[in-house]
Amino acid sequence: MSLTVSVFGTGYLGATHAAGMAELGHTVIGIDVDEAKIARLSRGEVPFFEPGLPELIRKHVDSGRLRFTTDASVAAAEADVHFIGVGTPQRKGENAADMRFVDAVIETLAPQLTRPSVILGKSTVPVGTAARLAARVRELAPVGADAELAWNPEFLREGFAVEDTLRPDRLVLGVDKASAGRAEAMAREVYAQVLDRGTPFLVTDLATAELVKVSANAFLATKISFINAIAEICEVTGADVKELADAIGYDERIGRKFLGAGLGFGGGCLPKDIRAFQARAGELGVGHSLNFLREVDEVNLRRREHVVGLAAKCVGGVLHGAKVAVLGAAFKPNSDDVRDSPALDAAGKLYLAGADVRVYDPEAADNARAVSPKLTYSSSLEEACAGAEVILVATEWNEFKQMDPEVVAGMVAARKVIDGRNCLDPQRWIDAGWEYHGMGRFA
Ligand SMILES: NC(=O)C1=CN([C@@H]2O[C@H](COP(=O)(O)OP(=O)(O)OC[C@H]3O[C@@H](n4cnc5c(N)ncnc54)[C@H](O)[C@@H]3O)[C@@H](O)[C@H]2O)C=CC1
Ligand SMILES: O=C(O)[C@H]1O[C@H](OP(=O)(O)OP(=O)(O)OC[C@H]2O[C@@H](n3ccc(=O)[nH]c3=O)[C@H](O)[C@@H]2O)[C@H](O)[C@@H](O)[C@@H]1O
Repeated sequence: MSLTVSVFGTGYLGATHAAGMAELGHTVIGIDVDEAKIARLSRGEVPFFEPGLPELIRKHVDSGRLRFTTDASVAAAEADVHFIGVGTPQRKGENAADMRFVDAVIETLAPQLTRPSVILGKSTVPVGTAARLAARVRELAPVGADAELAWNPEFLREGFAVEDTLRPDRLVLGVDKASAGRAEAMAREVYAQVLDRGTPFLVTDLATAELVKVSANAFLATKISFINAIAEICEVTGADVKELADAIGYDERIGRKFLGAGLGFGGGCLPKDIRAFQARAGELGVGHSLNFLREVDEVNLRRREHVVGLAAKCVGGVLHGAKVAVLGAAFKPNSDDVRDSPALDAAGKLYLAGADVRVYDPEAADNARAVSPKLTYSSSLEEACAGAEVILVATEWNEFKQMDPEVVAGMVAARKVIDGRNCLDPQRWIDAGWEYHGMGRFA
C-alpha cells in the first residue's frame, strides 16, 4: 500500500532514505531546517556525493512523489509515518552525542500532529533515548493524534547508501512493548517490498534496537583496530598483515571483511558512535564494560601519526619544507564526506610539521577546504604530485588504485610512496623503481 511518509533531516541518511521511500512507492516529504539544502533538493540536486542518489532524487522529484520543505507542519498534516534522520554529532569537547537536533524534531512535530501517527527514529542515539522520546510524544501530542514512537536504526554505508537502503541485510524495529502495536504494523507496510524479498525483520524492545545499532558500529570499529594493532606488530617483525588477514579471514567465524589495515576508520559515524557509547555506558554506571573501546580509538588515531612518521623518514627526517602529495581527503572512497577523515587529519598533521602539502581528492575538495582551509588543494593528480618528494595515498579512490607507477614517476621529484590504504600493487611500484611503504607490510 502506498503511504505518505515524512523524513526529518536530509543529510546523508535522510536524503537517501527519502529517495528510497519514494522508490518503494510512497509519497515522501523531506524536511530540513537548512533552507539552502531544501532549495537544492527541490530542484533535484543532491548537496553531497553519493553514487546513484542524484538519479533517484531527480526521478522522484520530477514525478512529484518526492518533495522537500522546511515546513514541519506539512509533514504533521499529511504523513502517516514520520522518520527522524537528523544528526547526532559528538558534543564539542565531550564524548557524548549531541541530542539537540533529535529533541527539536519531537518538540516541533509532536504538538502539531492532527491524526493517528507513527514516528520511527532512524538516527543513532544513546540507549534510553527512544523511551524518553516516546514519553515526551505522549505528553506533547494533542488528544486524538494517538502518536506512537518506535526505533528503526539505519545500517547504510556511505558510497553504497542507495543499495543498502533498498536492499538492507536486515531491518530492526524497537517497539514500546506497552504500545498498541501500530508502529510495527506501519513499519511492515512501509517496508512491505523489502520484507517480501525475505529480508530478516527483527522486532525488539526500544533499548535493544538502540543497542543493536551502536554495537554493530562498535564491532566494526573494533575489527578495524584489531587488524591495525596487528599491523603494528607486523611493522616491527617484517610480517605481512594483508596475507595474515587473508589467512585468518578464511575462518568463517572471523571473516575477511573489515580487516583492511591502513589509516584506520573515520567518518561521521564510527568514531563518534564508539565515543558516545562509552559516554552512555559511563552514565549507566557500567563504563568499565566498554573500556576496550578507548583502546580501539587510540589504536585508530595512532595510524594517522604512523603515516606522518613514515613520511618524515622518507624525506630524511625533516618534514619542514618537504613537498608531500596527499592523495585523498574523504574518509573513504565514493564519498565526499570529510568528517573525522583520517586522510585530512594526516594531511593536517603533515602541514603542522611544516611540510609543503598538496591535497587532491576527486570529490571531497570543497568539503575539505571548508574544514581545513589552510591546506593547499590541487585540482588534479598531476598537480598534486608535481615535484613531490613523497606521495601518501590516503583514500583508496579508483583513480589512485589505477595509477601507473611509470607515469607518476614522471611527475615527482622522488619515487617514494606511502600506501596508507594498502590499495596499490607493491611489486609493480617497486619494479618501477619506487620506495614503497605499506601499512603492516613492506613497512
Ligand atoms: N551517514 C550515514 O551513513 C549514516 C548515518 N546514521 C545516523 O543518522 C543520523 C544522521 O546522519 P547524517 O545523515 O550523516 O547527518 P548529516 O549531518 O548529513 O544530516 C543531518 C541533517 O539534519 C538536519 N537537521 C538538523 N536539525 C533538524 C531539524 N530540527 N529538523 C529537520 N532537519 C534537521 C541538518 O540540517 C542536516 O541536513 C546520525 O544519527 C547518524 O549517526 C546512521 C547510519 C548511516
Ligand atoms: O552508522 C553509520 O553511519 C554507518 O557507519 C559505517 O558506514 P560508513 O561510515 O559509511 O563507512 P564504512 O564503510 O563502515 O567505513 C568506515 C571507515 O572505516 C575504514 N575501514 C573500513 C574497512 C576496513 O577494513 N578498514 C578501514 O579502515 C574506512 O576507510 C572508513 O574510514 C557502517 O559500516 C554502516 O553500517 C553504518 O550504518
